[in-house]
Amino acid sequence: MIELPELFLKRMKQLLEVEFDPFLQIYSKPRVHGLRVNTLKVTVEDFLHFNPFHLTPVPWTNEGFYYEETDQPGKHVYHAAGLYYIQEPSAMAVASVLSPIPGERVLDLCAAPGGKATQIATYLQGRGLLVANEPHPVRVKALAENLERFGVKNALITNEMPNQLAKRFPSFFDRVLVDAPCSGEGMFRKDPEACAMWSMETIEQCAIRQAEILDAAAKMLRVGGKLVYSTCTFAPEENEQTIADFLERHPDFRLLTIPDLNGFSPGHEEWAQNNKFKLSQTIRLWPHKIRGEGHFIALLEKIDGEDRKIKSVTPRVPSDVIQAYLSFTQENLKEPITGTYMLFGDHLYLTMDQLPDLSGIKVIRPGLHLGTRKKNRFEPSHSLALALEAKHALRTIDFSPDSAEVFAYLRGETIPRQGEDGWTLVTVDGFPLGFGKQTGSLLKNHYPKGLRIH
Ligand SMILES: C[S@@+](CC[C@H](N)C(=O)[O-])C[C@H]1O[C@@H](n2cnc3c(N)ncnc32)[C@H](O)[C@@H]1O
Repeated sequence: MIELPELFLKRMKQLLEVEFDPFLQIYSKPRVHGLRVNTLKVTVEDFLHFNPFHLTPVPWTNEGFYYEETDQPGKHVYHAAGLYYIQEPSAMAVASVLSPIPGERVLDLCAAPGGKATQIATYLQGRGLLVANEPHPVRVKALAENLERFGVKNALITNEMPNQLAKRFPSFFDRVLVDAPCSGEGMFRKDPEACAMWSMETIEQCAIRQAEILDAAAKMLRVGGKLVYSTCTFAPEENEQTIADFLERHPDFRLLTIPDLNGFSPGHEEWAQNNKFKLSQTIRLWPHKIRGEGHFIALLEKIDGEDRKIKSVTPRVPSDVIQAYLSFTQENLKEPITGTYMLFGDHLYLTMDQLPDLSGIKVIRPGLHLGTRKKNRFEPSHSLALALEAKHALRTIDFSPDSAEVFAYLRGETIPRQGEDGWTLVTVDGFPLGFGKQTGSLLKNHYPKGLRIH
């Protein structure tokens, strides 16, 4: 059993009373593991047909499944092809509660490494806009990598503090998710570091930061829009109290009841001081009651405020760059991906129509990275490969998941083979893994260096 902080145990005993013993017992049991199917690439039904793992459904998320530890889906080549995201099962409930619909504008304000952002993207099905923000400069890279692996075409990835974003996106979003940085008490079985870092000071500092993030989030939501707040901690100061204090500061918001998606427990009104709100409408997922590590979720609606129309900006891209991309598509694709383009340096992106002026905002990716303008040619990006379907490419080479060639490709090796010269989409069981470029009897490897396996 992991060694838990004494004060943490004392607090949990006071809070949980008769439930403390069953709660404590979870720490002598192994944690549960989950994966979520990427429905941008495959239906759940098809995936269940061909996947090699031992899966059982997560009750609150249709695309979510428990797997057995020995399955190791993170090491399978289907992971590199973006067919699923490895995610702690109770964390899957958050985007299920947010439940965005195709065409909406959604903000994920604390998004790295992208568990919930990739889930939101699957619900949007390529329509509307996802702004995935992460202020941490290293963590935002993992976020970009995961959205790329998932083949997401409609995400703007930013690296900003929430109050900076709020200046550009007032009353802009239909839905906002604040999956807040927290003391991580629900992570103790998964991440012993979270346990070692635990202290009352952390809880207090987190609560202050959560209030700041929520205040910025509130500004960015349109009237009638929905805000979801979540944490993976048990501390009431970061959960019920955070929401009670937020509602006190924001009479323009009200709590909504979260439908009982199987195994959810109500939040505790008595755990917030000076509370006059119906906090039992919030939910808790307890690790001793469900198969998951634990979460808190609140669903709020903005009921009053100013409606602001933001002028969208249409980016200008030199016609020779677009021409270079279109020539590439004619030579290599059956169905090009086209739309509104944006150029960042020599990088061409497919962006979204509804974006405001982003000058001054740290943008990591303004949309789908299509590729790079080079002298007299266009080099497609890895993101484009993963956003394509095999049927879109003129030339493909398909490997089976356990073939020697697929691992040679993932190691970055050149593959000897005959084929027509040109950009070739490398697939596993028909799902894109990346590009190769056929020249003579060799397929030159374009799998990104940073992703290669050793
Ligand atoms: C619980 S994690 C998010 C997990 C993510 N939503 C997912 O599902 O993969 C919280 C994130 O908030 C980020 N963060 C820290 N301070 C922040 C702030 N002031 N505003 C927004 N995000 C912040 C952290 O770096 C961290 O990546």
